[in-house]
Amino acid sequence: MALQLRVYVPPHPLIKHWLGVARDAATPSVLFRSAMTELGRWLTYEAIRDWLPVVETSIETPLGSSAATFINPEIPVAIVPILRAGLALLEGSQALLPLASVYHIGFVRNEETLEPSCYLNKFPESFNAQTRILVSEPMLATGGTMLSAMAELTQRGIDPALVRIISVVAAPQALQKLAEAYPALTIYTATIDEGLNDQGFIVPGLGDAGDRTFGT
Ligand SMILES: O=P(O)(O)OC[C@H]1O[C@H](OP(=O)(O)OP(=O)(O)O)[C@H](O)[C@@H]1O
Ligand SMILES: O=c1cc[nH]c(=O)[nH]1
Ligand SMILES: [Mg+2]
Repeated sequence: MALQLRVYVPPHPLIKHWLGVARDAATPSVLFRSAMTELGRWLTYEAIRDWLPVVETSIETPLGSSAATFINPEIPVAIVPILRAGLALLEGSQALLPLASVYHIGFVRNEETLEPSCYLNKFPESFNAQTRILVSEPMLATGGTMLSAMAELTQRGIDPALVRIISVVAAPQALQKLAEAYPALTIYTATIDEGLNDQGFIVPGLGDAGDRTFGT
């Protein structure tokens, strides 16, 4: 059977609540950051359910033996925030994955062509092929940034099937491109919006996630 991109919009009241706060144009930066941290936490909680590697063992309770399941410390887990806006979800993700390595990558879109360019890449030359990667990219607009980040990951040995993307607002254009290029991917997003305006912004979206996070 051919692989097909999986996109989940978790029906969680806290995700809906913090999405509403983040979307509201009247929300100031300080509250926008809190909303993004909370979205990072709950989207990560949903995304790692069937992804975080575990190991089965047994332990002794004060009363006897019991089977036990622990997080497998031997399989590397990493978070990849796409700067700048991806940093806004990081604190929430790290609260649930305190031992994960964090590999930063920075992209900026050209405002006219909408082409992304990479200005920072802290990836190692190659990743252990078993590495689980949680990508933090709040805005999937044209999808150009996410496609470029995936190319950087896969050329260093990452299996797209082991990648989970957390996003706040996804546009159909980005999902279409990702489905064609990386059908094994899985995405968790707070919403799928209508589309893009002439400037490449998601509508209704939440505006410029990087600017709203950092007050620029
Ligand atoms: O899907 P795309 O069309 O590529 O757009 C999505 C990207 O655009 C924004 O980055 P921006 O260039 O505004 O940089 P910033 O995060 O530093 O604000 C956003 O944070 C995403 O990374
Ligand atoms: O709507 C959009 C599109 C790209 N990047 C953003 O921050 N917002
Ligand atoms: Mg921006």
